[in-house]
Amino acid sequence: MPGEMPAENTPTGAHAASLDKGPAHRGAPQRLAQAALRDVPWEVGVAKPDPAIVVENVTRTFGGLTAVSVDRLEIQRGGITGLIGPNGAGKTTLFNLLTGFDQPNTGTWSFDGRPLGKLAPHQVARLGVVRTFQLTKALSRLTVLENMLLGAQGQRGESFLRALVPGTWRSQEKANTEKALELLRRFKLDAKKDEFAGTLSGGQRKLLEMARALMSDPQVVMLDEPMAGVNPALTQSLLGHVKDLREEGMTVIFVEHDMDVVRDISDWVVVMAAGRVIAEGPPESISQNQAVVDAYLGAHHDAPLTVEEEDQVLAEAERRIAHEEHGEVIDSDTTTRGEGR
Ligand SMILES: Nc1ncnc2c1ncn2[C@@H]1O[C@H](COP(=O)(O)OP(=O)(O)OP(=O)(O)O)[C@@H](O)[C@H]1O
Repeated sequence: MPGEMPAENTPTGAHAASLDKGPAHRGAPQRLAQAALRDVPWEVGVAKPDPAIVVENVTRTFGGLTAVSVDRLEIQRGGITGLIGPNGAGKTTLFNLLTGFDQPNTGTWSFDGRPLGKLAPHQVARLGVVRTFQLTKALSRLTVLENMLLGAQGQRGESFLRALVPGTWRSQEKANTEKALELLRRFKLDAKKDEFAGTLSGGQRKLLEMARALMSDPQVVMLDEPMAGVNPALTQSLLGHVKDLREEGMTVIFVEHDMDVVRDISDWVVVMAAGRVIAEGPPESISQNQAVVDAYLGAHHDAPLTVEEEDQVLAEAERRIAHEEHGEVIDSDTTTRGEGR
């Protein structure tokens, strides 16, 4: 397969050294996750020692475009997996599929051996797999606390039972509110609980997205660009929160464009391009892979954009807006694109 990594796994000293950073109590799960992956070959579709998620033969097309075509992908339990790739690589579509916000043309995927295909998002969430959502216009008009309560497990599908047992409903609501307030304290958003979410800064929105996802006590958390639009001061705090999720035993998959962030927090990196996984391996393996450099990193990945590149980014943004507007019309009964972006 093009872009496969060399089979021999040669972790570098730089990565090994990063294990020793931070307080001792933070090191253990990171060491565990990285030790578990140490002998895994850098090959696309490679089996993991203890996979939480297994994806097989998943394809999703939009008209003539193949957005996702993943033959096999295993996500190691308890680790932080970074999902990278150029715009339009299929990362968000894969997130949407895995969490029930979109349905594939073919394929299966499972969490802990349980098939998740055909389940609605709230059912997937109840089994322990959630994704974050960017604050949409509608959510911006709710308060921070209301946003949190929307993330609570079992918000949908139980209204009938609750209506029959009002006491249960009230105690559930009280428990959810307490949990929400506790999470808001942890993410330092408690002072903002009654403010409209739309008034939050970029970084605070990202904190809210993460906090909201935790309302359903997930075991697998998928973070869509957790650092996008965040100022440098808050980046470290957000990175700390992501590492804390692993600390608590969660499996984290995150989409991110900033390679420094990817290198800093990933135990394993999966690279997508044109819907396919073209490489996977520990962070230090990625920049050594010619297919990844060609498809994504390029020679000037971290350099400022040229005028031509800026034009391309602008054109891509316009194309996306057109898709979203189109998606709202044709997908009005689902949240496939509207909520996910
Ligand atoms: N609802 C939709 N209708 C039509 N095309 C879509 C839809 N959703 C995604 N696509 C297309 O599928 C491809 C994959 O898109 P996706 O958003 O998953 O990529 P991505 O890797 O997340 O990109 P980015 O990094 O820019 O967010 C793109 O070409 C996109 O335009």
